[in-house]
Amino acid sequence: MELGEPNLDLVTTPAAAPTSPLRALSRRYAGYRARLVAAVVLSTVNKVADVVPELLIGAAVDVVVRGDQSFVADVVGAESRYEQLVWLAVVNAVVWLVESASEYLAALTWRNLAQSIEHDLRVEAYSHVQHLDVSWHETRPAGTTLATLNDDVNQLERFLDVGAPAILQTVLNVLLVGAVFALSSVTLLLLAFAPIPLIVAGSLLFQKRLDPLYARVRETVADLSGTLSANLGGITTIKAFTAEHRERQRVEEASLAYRSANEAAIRSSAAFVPLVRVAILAGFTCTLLIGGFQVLDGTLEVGLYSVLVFMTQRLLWPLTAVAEVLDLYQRGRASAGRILRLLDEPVTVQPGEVLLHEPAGRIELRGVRAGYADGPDVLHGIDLVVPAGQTHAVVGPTGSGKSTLLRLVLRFEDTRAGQVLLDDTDTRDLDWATLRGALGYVSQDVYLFAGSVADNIAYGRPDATREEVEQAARAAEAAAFVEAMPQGYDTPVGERGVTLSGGQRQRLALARALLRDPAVLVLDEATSAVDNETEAAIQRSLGLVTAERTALVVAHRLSTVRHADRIWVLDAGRISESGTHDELVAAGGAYAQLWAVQTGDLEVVRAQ
Ligand SMILES: Nc1ncnc2c1ncn2[C@@H]1O[C@H](COP(=O)(O)OP(=O)(O)OP(=O)(O)O)[C@@H](O)[C@H]1O
Repeated sequence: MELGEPNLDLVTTPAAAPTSPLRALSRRYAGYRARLVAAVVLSTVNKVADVVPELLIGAAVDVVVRGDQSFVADVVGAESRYEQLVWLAVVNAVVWLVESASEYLAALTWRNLAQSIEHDLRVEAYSHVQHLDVSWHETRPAGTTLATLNDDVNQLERFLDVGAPAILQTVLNVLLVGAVFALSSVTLLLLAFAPIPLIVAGSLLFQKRLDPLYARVRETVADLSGTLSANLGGITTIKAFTAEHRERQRVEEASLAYRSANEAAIRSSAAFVPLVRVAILAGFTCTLLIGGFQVLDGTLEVGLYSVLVFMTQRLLWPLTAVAEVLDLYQRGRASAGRILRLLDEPVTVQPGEVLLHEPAGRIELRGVRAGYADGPDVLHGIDLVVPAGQTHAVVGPTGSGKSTLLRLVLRFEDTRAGQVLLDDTDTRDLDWATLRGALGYVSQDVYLFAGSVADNIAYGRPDATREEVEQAARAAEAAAFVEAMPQGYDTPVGERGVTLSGGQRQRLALARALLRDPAVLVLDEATSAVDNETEAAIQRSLGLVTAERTALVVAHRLSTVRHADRIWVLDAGRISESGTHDELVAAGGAYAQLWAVQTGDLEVVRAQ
């Protein structure tokens, strides 16, 4: 049982049932069939070479006991016992060489096959996940997707690397040893094979018994890692409320639950091998006794008898691993199912094919209705036009639908009704490069990748020169604080990099958006991230950077957008009013009230 392993069986849906996921996967990766066949052939050669030395033991006994009547004498025509034994030694050396070489090559082929499929699968699954809708990502915990991309892909690799060869070896073993027995003595064949159905049935039964115990282990480990990651994420809250002791207890409880679930599983699984041992001993004793009697009665050759006694062990011992192999198989199957389901997740927001050459940047929303999943409408019939080159702002109380409106323009989401147009073309008809290339987006929570400041600014245009990066930083009012950093533009930021304030991050994001020189700047201003200095900086840079492009700005601080060409006021998903700042203040509506609140003009607030 691996730590952090999710409960795979619980998530197996009936949808995956009709075809085996492993078969579906092998169809998907048909290109690897030749390598799979090579691996199977090598394993088969290896197994045959593995069985031969035991036959040689029998042949050696036969040589010693029967001399010129022996099997070897028949085959090579040598009468002297010494000569026959030398022959056997030579054959033995060749077989050992073949066995070692085939073992090495088989391991190499299985492992490389497993690694290649693991790599392809991970990259393919990640690539698909990247294309899935934004709303898909928002409604599914990132941890679950990560578990599929990581644990499930690894699990499948383990199955290919360890499980599949083990299954093959067990089957080959039974067949080869069975053939030797069948050719020697049918009675002994039946006796030696008698424990096999028992062992297999016992393994299946054990598996069934162990399943809920392992499920419990997986549940408790999921609880434990959930608690740990939540606590690490909320460490400042834990400290602020001196909840360390309480949280330690919670972790201790989760850890104890994991320990006792594991103990229950171990108690049962540890009993398995001794039980199989009893079955093996029964089979072995039968071959030993009855075979010995047959030799004494003269119905079985001594050489063959010694081979069969050895072979009974070889036949039965690998079966102790049946439960383990079955477990690997089941896990591999469940993981394959999860990966395939991820790969089958539909991408509903698909790009169009229209390419626009240098779009002017006119944005229009025409009768737009929108909402999330099965929820009610969040926007109810929005009509809004931003002529090319103008700066428009969207304001309104929290939850009124401002961010949703921007998401529609960016096509993170599609409308339920109505259209979003860029330069008179429905955005659904546009190619991603045209649409997203025309839009420079600065989101509320800026994500900085691990890398230097310059790398982060150049994220959308990795070919940009240092001069262009610096120019974008100047336009976004980021140059001053970047230059003050220890290594300037080469200072590492993002994960494990220097920590930046919310306002600084926003300005880097603005520089990043500007470097692409988009026709439209889409800015989702973050309330928390904007301090006074940033506000002033954004105001200055907005004036500068929006001079020659369209800008659509969601603003929480009205002062940021008071110079906008038009301000749209959203209220519960509807546009309640629109106009310039002065017009709206003069109109004395919702905007005027918001303005009064933000500027502290209490007389106006009280009057309303
Ligand atoms: N991903 C989502 N899934 C479901 N509902 C959502 C999602 N995002 C927003 N909503 C809902 O849509 C409504 C509008 O949210 P939106 O974020 O557009 O408002 P907003 O005006 O930008 O708010 P704020 O000023 O607080 O950022 C809210 O009721 C919100 O709960």
